[in-house]
Amino acid sequence: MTLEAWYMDSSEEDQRKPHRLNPNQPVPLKELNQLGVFYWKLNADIYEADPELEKIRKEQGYTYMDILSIRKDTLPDYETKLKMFFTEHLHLDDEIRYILDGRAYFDIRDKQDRWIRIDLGKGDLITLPAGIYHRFTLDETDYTKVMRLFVGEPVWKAYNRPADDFEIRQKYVASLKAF
Ligand SMILES: CSCCC(=O)/C(O)=C/O
Ligand SMILES: [Fe+2]
Repeated sequence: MTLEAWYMDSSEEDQRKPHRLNPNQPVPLKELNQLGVFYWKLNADIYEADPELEKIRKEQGYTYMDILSIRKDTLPDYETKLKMFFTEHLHLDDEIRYILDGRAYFDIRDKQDRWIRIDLGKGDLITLPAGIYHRFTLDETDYTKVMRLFVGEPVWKAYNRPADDFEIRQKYVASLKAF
């Protein structure tokens, strides 16, 4: 089960590029777990009848799901939405995303407020905790198809940084002190 993540450079160049440091500074899954990020590798070819996915949904209570195809010709308001997704924000609930096709990056902040880039491809299911600052972008292939999962009725509202006064943000920051 592998997931690649790395610390980002600070270049303003195209957000879709990898933005690795030189030399590369990888971030192991264990460190992502300590930031509240969790990961499963699944077989996306069978997502419609995958017992493993069903098991995760049942155990985690992910009752809601929908599928978004993120590319210029399928996503209404493509440019605006991509801009919004890449603006640093948090949510009041966990963000749960399963990549069914294509590629994408999630960027998250570590404890020192440094950006970590998480590289996602087909079969990767990732959960980001409520209250973590993050952003999302396509890579240079400009396409991904993603399943969005949610516990109960979905709430997509994003709060752009600064959002430090939210209780969920304070709870998240406090949870980091355990490590
Ligand atoms: C990958 S689904 C669209 C992006 C999104 O919902 C989000 O909140 C990104 O952080
Ligand atoms: Fe988000």
